[in-house]
Amino acid sequence: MTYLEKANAAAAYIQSQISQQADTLVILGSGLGGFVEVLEEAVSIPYVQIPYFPVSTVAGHSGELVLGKVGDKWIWVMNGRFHYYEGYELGETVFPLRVLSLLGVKNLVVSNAAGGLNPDFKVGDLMLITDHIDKFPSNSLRGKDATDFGVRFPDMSEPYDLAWRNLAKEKAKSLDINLQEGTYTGVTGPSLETKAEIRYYRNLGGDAVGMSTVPEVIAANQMGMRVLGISVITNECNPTDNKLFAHEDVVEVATRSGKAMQELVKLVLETKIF
Ligand SMILES: O=P(O)(O)O[C@H]1O[C@H](CO)[C@@H](O)[C@H]1O
Ligand SMILES: Nc1nc2[nH]cnc2c(=O)[nH]1
Repeated sequence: MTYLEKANAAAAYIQSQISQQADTLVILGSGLGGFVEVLEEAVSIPYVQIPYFPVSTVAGHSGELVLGKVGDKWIWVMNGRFHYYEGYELGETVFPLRVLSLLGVKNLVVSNAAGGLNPDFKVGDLMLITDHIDKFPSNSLRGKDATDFGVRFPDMSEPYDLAWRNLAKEKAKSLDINLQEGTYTGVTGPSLETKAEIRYYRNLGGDAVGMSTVPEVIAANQMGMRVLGISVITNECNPTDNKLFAHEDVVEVATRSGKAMQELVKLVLETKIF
């Protein structure tokens, strides 16, 4: 079967279980699964039940597709995402996003847990992603399959929608959230950054660093989706401090600080701007 045939089969299965349509998808990063608590009338399908879906193999990623209401708006939520370091090809990591586009998704909110490169950032801060730097050795559009979903060479001059960013900043103010802004640097991982790499990524212009998001945002832009990206800064990447890193701490901080992200995303999604 071709990639598109598999995507259509997965979409047909999902539709057979959940007939409700929704035009927005929220992808939840490490430790950010708590977002599903803001949903009303939620129904979910474990990824393992969906034909051709990958399965989450990382702690802090539940592995279920959820449909629920935020205010009066139905949305899809991926509670758990897929990473290149798990051994998936980048095209596989964006398979669920493409399946949801076949089900009518036009707007993507992507969240992640990231290390703070910007020295002004504090652990627990939210960072509105204004742009990204792609340090992956491959691309989610590599190969002929991708042209089934859009142009071969998509424009990336505004991968994170300006109107949505401005709305997020406005809503953050109303929630007294000190919303940082910056560039997300996407790297393969799973090893963490050396001090030299921290200096390198910072000199490249990165404000935060993580191991996801970029492949999804590239695929979303190719499909003409509107994208809002939010990072939870779960640890400080300090080029002189040798603070040890543990994924458990990332999940713990993300779970705690994810509450602010939940409130912000809920307010943004309840506001109709397009
Ligand atoms: O980007 P998300 O999925 O939030 O996960 C982040 O947390 C993990 C590292 O602790 C890595 O997977 C990194 O990408
Ligand atoms: N690459 C990378 N990913 C992260 N995800 C959460 N924190 C980090 C970090 O410090 N580096």
